[in-house]
Amino acid sequence: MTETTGYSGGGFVHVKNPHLDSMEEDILYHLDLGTKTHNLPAMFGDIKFVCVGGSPNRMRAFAQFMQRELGLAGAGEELPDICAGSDRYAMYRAGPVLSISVSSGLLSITVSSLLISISHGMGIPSISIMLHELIKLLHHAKCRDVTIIRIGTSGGLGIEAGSVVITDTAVDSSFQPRFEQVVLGDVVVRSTELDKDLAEELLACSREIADFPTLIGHTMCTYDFYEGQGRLDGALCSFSSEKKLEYLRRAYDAGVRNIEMESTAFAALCGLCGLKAAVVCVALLDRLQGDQIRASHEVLWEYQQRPQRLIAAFIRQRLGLGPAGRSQH
Ligand SMILES: O=P(O)(O)O[C@@H]1C[C@H](O)[C@@H](CO)O1
Ligand SMILES: O=c1cc[nH]c(=O)[nH]1
Repeated sequence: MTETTGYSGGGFVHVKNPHLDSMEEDILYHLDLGTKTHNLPAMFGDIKFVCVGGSPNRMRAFAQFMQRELGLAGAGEELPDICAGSDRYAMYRAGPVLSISVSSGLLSITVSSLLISISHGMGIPSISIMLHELIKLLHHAKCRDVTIIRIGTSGGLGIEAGSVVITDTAVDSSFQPRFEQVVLGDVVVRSTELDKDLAEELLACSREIADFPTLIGHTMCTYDFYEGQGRLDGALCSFSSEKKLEYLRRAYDAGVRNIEMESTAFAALCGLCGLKAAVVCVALLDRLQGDQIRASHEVLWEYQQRPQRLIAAFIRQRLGLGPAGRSQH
């Protein structure tokens, strides 16, 4: 059975589950949030950007970085983890953004949140659980026109370490644009197309940041970091160095420019639920040159900031704030 993407009108998030309507309460267990315990529309209804990435520290740092970049109140202060009651995922909010409008002589002040930053752990099962609950959260909160971006790390293929890859299509380990989910024992095949216009918009923003290369390419998503990505340095390895390079070169020839572990599930789930989605990952090394990640912690930290800087430029542009450093902070 094949399912295709579901962008549709209204800009709302589409959950495709008829059972949800008859549930009295929806407990988002791994986020420690729920429809009876929390006022989700009040907490999240204004969210326009959701950024996800593997590690809680990176996602906290990203939310703090965005507070500074967007000149938001509370920049520099500690941010509370909205999911602190669960130690599975961490969620941070950048905001509040205050907007003032006058309509029919009435002054109205709106306080909105704008952006949330959430960690998803490593691999498809982990991001998949987080996305089910996050997508339901956005649905219950009645969010509209949400853009969701995975900002991550990856192994590059034939590209310089530190390059940033914007994914056009996420492919599986046979280089196919599909995500296979087993449902009641049957394999359901889902499309992994990402939003092409969003990818181009991000690439255009990257021209503002000249100090690292950014490119568009396919991203290969695997179920494992070692054997699954053709590494010779795992606890198990049954193939030769020649076989590994032959596989990686085939991937390169199929258009793959980086390898990570979440993009197919991310693209499939977001696409089916009507979310405009992008994947932006920095390459920590060139896998045609080796397997071990040898860069220092300082270099790796700076690499991890590259997708964040690109997303900051993108959000600033979407908000009409102009390039960093030129707005009134
Ligand atoms: O977003 P991150 O950097 O956590 O994603 C990549 C893919 C795997 O989850 C992990 C492997 O090191 O890094
Ligand atoms: O090689 C790499 C580096 C980061 N993440 C991956 O999945 N693979």
